[in-house]
Amino acid sequence: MSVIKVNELTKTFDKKDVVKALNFELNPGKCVALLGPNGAGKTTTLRMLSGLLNPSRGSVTFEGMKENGDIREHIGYLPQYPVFHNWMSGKEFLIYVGQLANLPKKQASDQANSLLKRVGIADAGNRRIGKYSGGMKQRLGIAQAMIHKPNLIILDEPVSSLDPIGRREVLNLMEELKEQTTILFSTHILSDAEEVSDDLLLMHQGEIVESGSIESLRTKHQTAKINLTFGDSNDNYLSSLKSIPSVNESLIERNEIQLLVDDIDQARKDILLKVSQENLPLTKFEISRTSLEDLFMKVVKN
Ligand SMILES: Nc1ncnc2c1ncn2[C@@H]1O[C@H](COP(=O)(O)OP(=O)(O)OP(=O)(O)O)[C@@H](O)[C@H]1O
Repeated sequence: MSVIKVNELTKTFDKKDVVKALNFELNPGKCVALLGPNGAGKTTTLRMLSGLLNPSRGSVTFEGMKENGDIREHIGYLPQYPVFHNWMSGKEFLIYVGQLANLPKKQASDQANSLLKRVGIADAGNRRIGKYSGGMKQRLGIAQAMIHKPNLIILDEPVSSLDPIGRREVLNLMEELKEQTTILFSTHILSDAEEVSDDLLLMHQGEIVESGSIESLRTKHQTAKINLTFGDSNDNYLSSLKSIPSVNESLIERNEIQLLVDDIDQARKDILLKVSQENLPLTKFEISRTSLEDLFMKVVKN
């Protein structure tokens, strides 16, 4: 049984579909990254899932949701740019948010204390939010998303505005929380997605172009790759190497020529023959495999 089911979810702004007929389900207890470059449509998607933006078409349903029920009861949401009342203490803020979510004051207060502990800022609970670091504010933001014990928490770019220390704090917290709840978070940084998520939804120009577990995507997209560099400009040699029949694809990335091949032995022979016949000034020859980063870069460049 899935926690959430998205069916043909579409958003049109100014006659342009910025989110295009998405279909996916999230399974309980998973941490899922919605990964895509700027402008891919991540925030628009998450806002529709959170009930903050009406879809132009399609639907979002939660397990156990009554017909015409309010999806906000089932999810907790941390926006990309959360706004806090800096004059409040962290604890006061959580009690206030709890009461907005219809919790009685005593229950809101108990829940605030337990969440402050859970996100690791119990010592700062009575301090004004204005004095919190970026990482502490994000942790408070995650606590507020969990105040009504939702089935799913949705975090929009939870680490992108943080310095390395804050980033580490929040990624560690997400690692802990994913043991207890389902998490969907957006990011444009592949390594953050790889670090904490089980599954990936790769989004580009309003569409989910790849999805699955990190491991399955890694395996599915792994092909042999030969990386080459030359003494002077790599550009001068690309067209010559492209013409080798055993080379499927070629590109220049991170200051090296990368050739994607199926038959590594044949390609090695062909390339070295060409280098020798044309006396090309080869300085590096390395056999490797494509990574998720290669997949991400390929999708993003199209
Ligand atoms: N209210 C709006 N009116 C018109 N266009 C919008 C609106 N909100 C978003 N867009 C457009 O929709 C597209 C997707 O934007 P969205 O913010 O969802 O992308 P994103 O993947 O979250 O990007 P980022 O990582 O930069 O936040 C963009 O082209 C954006 O300009």
